[in-house]
Amino acid sequence: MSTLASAIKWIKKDRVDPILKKARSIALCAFVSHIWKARNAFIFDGTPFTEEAIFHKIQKHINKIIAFLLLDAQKTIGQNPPPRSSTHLTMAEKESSPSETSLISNKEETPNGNTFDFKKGVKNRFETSPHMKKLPPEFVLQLERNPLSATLAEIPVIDLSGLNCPSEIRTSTVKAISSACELWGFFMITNHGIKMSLIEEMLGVAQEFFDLNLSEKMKYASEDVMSPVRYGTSLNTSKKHNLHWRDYFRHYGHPFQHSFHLWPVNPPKYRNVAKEYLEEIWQLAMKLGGAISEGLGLENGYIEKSMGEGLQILAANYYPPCPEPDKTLGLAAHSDHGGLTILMQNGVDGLQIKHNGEWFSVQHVPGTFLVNIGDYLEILSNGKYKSVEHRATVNAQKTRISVAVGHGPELKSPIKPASPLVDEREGIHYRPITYQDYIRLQQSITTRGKNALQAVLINK
Ligand SMILES: O=C(O)CCC(=O)C(=O)O
Ligand SMILES: [Fe+2]
Repeated sequence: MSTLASAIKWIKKDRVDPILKKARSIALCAFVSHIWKARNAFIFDGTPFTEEAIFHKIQKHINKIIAFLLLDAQKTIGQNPPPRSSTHLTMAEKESSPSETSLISNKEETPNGNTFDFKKGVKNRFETSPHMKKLPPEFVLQLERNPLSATLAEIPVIDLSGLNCPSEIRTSTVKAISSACELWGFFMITNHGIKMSLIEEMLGVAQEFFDLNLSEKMKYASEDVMSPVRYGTSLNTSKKHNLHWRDYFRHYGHPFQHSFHLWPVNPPKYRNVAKEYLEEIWQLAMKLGGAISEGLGLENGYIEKSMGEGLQILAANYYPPCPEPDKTLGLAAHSDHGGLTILMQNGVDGLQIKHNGEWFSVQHVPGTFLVNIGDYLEILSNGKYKSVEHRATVNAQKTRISVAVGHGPELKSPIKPASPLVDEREGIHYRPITYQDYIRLQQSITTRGKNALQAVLINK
């Protein structure tokens, strides 16, 4: 299929969501006009052009256009949620529906035009062809350089016990957190108070979940980015893009009463372990939020209050061994939409962060957590703290599991810079948007990076 034909098919795909439909239709016009301009530019500088080359040249611009149009369309259409489609069924409805997995097509054309059951996930693919030597072309990404060649990051390591100490030590710990947020948007914490046995149990139940048979996991499959429980693969399979070597399982945590009953009952220990883990991580996030409020000079409890009413999302990521790990990624470069993410992994490295425009790999020390600043805190701090762009690489030998827990405000609450941090002369740097709309905006962009944040950034 030609690139233009796939673009038209992609634009027509979201029939259910008026915001996306409108944004994509306008993007189609922009796309055609960009093709025309890019073609002329190629002719002008004498370089031979192909549709593929043109597409790559303009893909980034198109995603930016979509992001802007989404914001605009939200204003025109209003904030009504999109009509419920079959994929918006709650898990309770799903459990009573024997055909829930057929609601989601398992066979679809990949961006390169091949057809295979990619929605079954990479674990399934790896297990059904264990001798695979070449990476299927659908997973080959256009990467500037071998992602495995990144240098090791010397990220700040912060001893969190300092927050329980007399004022001088507490003050210096707060300062260390504040400067890590400003310089890296990323740090490692030790003495955080969460038992190693609980961390291991959480990793264990995550592994057991991914080991379930496919039909069991597919009960949780959903293409609705707002679904409180969601099993999936790659980046976002409701959008056409080259695939990523990852399966994931996500669900909302705090406040538990909204989603606890939707969590898996298999493996049998899952609910208890995940709940205990999320409760402890929640306490830890509140503690870090307190230190960050203090570091930003905000009134006591500012961030705890906004995130205290808010949403916690657990994402368990599964990256099986990959035949050609230098040609793809487990997870594309992105920043997290929430305020704070607390991440741990099974002892197999793969995380990379972008620092001063360069990719660095992160060596994780077992028993510690990695903490990163997300977009919500960048916006709240009016740009003082930067959310960190990160990605996950894969390897040829070992399965990697990571468990990331994100913390953000309540879905309907507006996210905007905190007034005490807004300089009267400079004003706010980010357009206000509800957290829910921001998540939708971010998930609609397939070449993530920090494009969603760019879309709400006010250029001065
Ligand atoms: O697997 C990792 O190390 C990163 C996971 C991540 O960034 C995410 O789930 O948002
Ligand atoms: Fe992330």
